[in-house]
Amino acid sequence: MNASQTATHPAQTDVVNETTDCASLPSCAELQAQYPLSPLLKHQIQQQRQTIHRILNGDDPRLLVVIGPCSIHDMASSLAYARRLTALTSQVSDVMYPVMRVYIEKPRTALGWKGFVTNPRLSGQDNLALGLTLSRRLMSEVAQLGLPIATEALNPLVADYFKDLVSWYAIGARTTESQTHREMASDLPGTIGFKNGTDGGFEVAMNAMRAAAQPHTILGQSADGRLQQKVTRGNANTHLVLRGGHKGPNYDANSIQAATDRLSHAGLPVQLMVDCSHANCGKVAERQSEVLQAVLQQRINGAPVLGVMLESFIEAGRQPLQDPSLLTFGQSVTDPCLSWSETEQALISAAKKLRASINCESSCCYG
Ligand SMILES: O=C[C@H](O)[C@H](O)COP(=O)(O)O
Ligand SMILES: C=C(OP(=O)(O)O)C(=O)O
Repeated sequence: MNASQTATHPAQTDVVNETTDCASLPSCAELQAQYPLSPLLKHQIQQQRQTIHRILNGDDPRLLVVIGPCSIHDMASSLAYARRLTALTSQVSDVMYPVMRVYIEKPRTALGWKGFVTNPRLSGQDNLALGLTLSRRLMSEVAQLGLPIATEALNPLVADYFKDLVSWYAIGARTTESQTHREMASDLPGTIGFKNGTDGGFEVAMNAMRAAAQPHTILGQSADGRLQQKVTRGNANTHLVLRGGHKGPNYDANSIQAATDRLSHAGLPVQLMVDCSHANCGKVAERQSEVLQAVLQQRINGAPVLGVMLESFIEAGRQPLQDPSLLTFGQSVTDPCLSWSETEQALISAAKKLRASINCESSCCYG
């Protein structure tokens, strides 16, 4: 049964809400043994995390670009996308640092497909064991292509299975206010972007950054799946992500200035990412290119924009979730995405603009 699509209404007298269906899952250690990372890959991921950290600290001037499908729904299209992104990266890597969105869990506003980890076959049957296994295999293969990986950390137990593979995490708009997610963030490696809340307000994300920077005592699991009390180290490598909200976009100069002032006043890292998708494009995928252009201009004018996020896949738009054999290859089953050709155009023209601004700066200084 697909739990995400079936509402059950216990009888009024049913005071014990008992779980009806349980299945054992492989532990993190078991899946890591099945898809282990070579020393070379471990080193690569460590380097990728450090590069993102240098971008966050202003020691690497490139633009961080978190880009990829809204959600992963099969291995083949995700890897086909990853191969294209690897090739495109080599054309823009002097001014940008692309990190692929490998989003295997989806937070839902109410109900819907919860992602590849929960329902990897897009069927009526949830299957976490298969979803976790395929997701780890996919992330390992993406890493082997040389791409850094970004994901949304949604379920803390799920995050543990992929902790050695991910370089950049989002805590999403729907969970940035949650104590559990802030505690989880304090235990994650790499850099974490906290999205503003769905209402567009960024105070909750700033509170999250403060909370994640500190150690917390949390309920966690060991590599072999035993419950543990853990004390996290705290992660201060965090930044705000502006993704717009119910009242509209928040990538305009006034919103970015307001966020910058608030971060500075709060003594938090004055660096932000703009998510060109979601409420910043009104879920009209092709508007992401306009948002990107506007944000780049602000960065060139001096706004502290360390990075951007784009939702992109092979085919444009989105399609309803249906019988997997009827799905268009490489088209989103969640939010609409830029097509591959729109993606290439957007990144190549952004790279030109960034290069031109650098050349202009150096000729102003030395010319
Ligand atoms: O990024 C994807 C969606 O915006 C997010 O998962 C919420 O989706 P929903 O509003 O369709 O449930
Ligand atoms: C769900 C996402 O974003 P948000 O949390 O901003 O809605 C996403 O980036 O896939």
